[in-house]
Amino acid sequence: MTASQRPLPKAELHLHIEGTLEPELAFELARRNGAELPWADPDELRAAYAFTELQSFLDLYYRLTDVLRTEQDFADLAEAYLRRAARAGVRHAEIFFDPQAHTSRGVELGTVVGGLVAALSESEQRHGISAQLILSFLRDLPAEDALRTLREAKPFLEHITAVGLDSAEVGHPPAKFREVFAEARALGLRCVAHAGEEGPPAYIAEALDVLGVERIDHGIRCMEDPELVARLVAEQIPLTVCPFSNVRLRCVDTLADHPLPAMLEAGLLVTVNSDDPSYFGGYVDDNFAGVRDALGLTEDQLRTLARNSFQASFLPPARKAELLASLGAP
Ligand SMILES: Nc1ncnc2[nH]cnc12
Ligand SMILES: [Zn+2]
Repeated sequence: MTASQRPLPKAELHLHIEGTLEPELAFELARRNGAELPWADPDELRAAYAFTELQSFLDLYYRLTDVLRTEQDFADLAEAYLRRAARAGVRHAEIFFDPQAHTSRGVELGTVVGGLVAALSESEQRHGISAQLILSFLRDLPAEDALRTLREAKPFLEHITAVGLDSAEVGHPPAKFREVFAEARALGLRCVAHAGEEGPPAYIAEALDVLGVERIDHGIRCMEDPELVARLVAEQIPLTVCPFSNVRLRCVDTLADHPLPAMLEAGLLVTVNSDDPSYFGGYVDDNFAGVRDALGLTEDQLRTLARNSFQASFLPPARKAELLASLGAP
């Protein structure tokens, strides 16, 4: 590989491990576990990936979690992602997982965390990727459920860096989870939340003010509120933007219409990520290539996105500096 073909070193900060389940692996796990799937084969499953909005995707995403049952399944899932991410130039990954999507099916939290940690603990050595876990709460379930999940996670906190908030956004404002996030912070966890994906800009401000999050996942709808943009710029709040996801879930009409260039122009601390790469047509390198081609981003702008990804990470200062240095001088 020549230097110009080599992908930029980058961190991926918005990636749901359940969203990396490729149809082929889903069928292999279904066979291994004797789980029934309503599609004949991986191609027929892939053909079902035509989403009308966030909920239509979530219905399929939760349906497919049924094939994930053992520690080995979660380890295989994470290992497949890390192998592919290494080819995408990912040097650090902060990975969401949705415990409630598994515990609600009778899979123990220890099984989920145990499998993920088995893969992640070998990741630096095998793939050159440092990796952390973000435990994400499902915002369309009651806050009491999230609180119970947080308390169940206490034996595993050494493996968990942060908590997040995902699933159906509209009608489930951040303030619903005020106590949960306060308790998570008291336990020493960092805090992030999806906001302003389908939901209004007000949810972004609420996630910052009520939940005290340090990063906003998606956040693209901030562009509807100039005062909010000015605040996000002044406070340099990172936004983990996912261009392919926004198009596939119809938050944005086409990649050429994506607000990413305007966000960069405004001085927002934006990063590019893949969200659920198996479902949305590509991994983080594909997202970088997509925005370069559809939006005409320059090499300098792509490098800024990569630099932002390290800057916005939860890495300790020494590793952050090492990865920033791998991108060369600004
Ligand atoms: N893009 C997304 N938005 C909300 N919840 C999710 N869970 C997985 N992907 C998601
Ligand atoms: Zn997401």
